[in-house]
Amino acid sequence: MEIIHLNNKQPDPCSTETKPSVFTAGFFDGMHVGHQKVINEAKKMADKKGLPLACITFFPHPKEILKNSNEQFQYINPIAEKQIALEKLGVDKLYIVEFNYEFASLTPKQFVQDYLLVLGAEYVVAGFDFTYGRRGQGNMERMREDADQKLEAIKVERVERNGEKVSSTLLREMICSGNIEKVHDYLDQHYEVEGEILFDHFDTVVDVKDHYLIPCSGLYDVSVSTGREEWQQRVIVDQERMKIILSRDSPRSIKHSTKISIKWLKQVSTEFVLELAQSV
Ligand SMILES: Cc1cc2nc3c(=O)[nH]c(=O)nc-3n(C[C@H](O)[C@H](O)[C@H](O)COP(=O)(O)O)c2cc1C
Ligand SMILES: Nc1ncnc2c1ncn2[C@@H]1O[C@H](COP(=O)(O)OP(=O)(O)OP(=O)(O)O)[C@@H](O)[C@H]1O
Repeated sequence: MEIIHLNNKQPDPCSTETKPSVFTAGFFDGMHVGHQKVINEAKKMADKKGLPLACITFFPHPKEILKNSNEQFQYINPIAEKQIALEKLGVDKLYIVEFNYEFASLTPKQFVQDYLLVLGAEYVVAGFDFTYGRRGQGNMERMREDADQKLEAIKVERVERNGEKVSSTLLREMICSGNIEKVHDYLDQHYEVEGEILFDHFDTVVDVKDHYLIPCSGLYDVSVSTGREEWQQRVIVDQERMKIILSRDSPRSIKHSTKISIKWLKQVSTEFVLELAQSV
């Protein structure tokens, strides 16, 4: 998959690089079953029309730029994870637009004309609630008109679980509240984070990479993988000290700096006693 960063410059209408394509659009944090449906539908359309599949996404998240509080925006996954997931789902070309005030102030029509059409979009497949342009005023109903009928806008119906829309916002709430068992149904896989082992006094601690979300403090059953070995064990999450502590009886292959991934299986308790960390 080719990755193109569009930072502070609009795509060049004279570029010979752009090909007629099927596009999909959105932020796609967490790549939940709603996102997967959108990209699968876009891929089907691309195959049917014999066109490449492109995706236009943004970074940072619009809410991080346009927020009016100092509270830090929490991502479910870093952008590298999103890239891997998009490639697996069949995206050929990924445009990452830097989301800043200037970009946010484009009118819906400017975005469609100066980005989507210039980049070669002939079909745009996005979710029923995809919005674009200043104050998020553009939507799938008006996209064809914004394009002067030069593209087709295909809306993907709402994907639900338990009667509610599957969304990144809902997933963030579930992960943060430790409701980790339920997450599988929304991601179609366990929530997974990557990190590195650090030996800190008596504790075996996981230093989780930036832009992952960590569940609330408590005891959890997880599956740990080094890539070569995978095993299940119990961990303590101590949000106050920003630590995930593994028991000492983890396999010997774990050394300081070993890179691991953790799949969150279930919350065992919201209570834990730090002194018991070694005996978890
Ligand atoms: C050109 C452009 C301008 C935007 N301007 C705003 C804005 O002024 N206010 C806002 O809340 N969101 C704005 N957005 C964000 C969109 O409403 C939406 O969140 C974003 O396109 C991601 O879509 P998704 O949330 O459906 O994934 C803008 C998006 C685009 C593409
Ligand atoms: N449940 C869903 N069903 C169908 N399409 C969806 C669903 N959730 C998101 N989409 C679509 O996926 C793309 C990316 O959406 P976005 O990143 O805003 O997801 P979200 O889960 O709604 O996020 P947030 O909760 O942060 O608003 C958009 O085209 C959006 O319309």
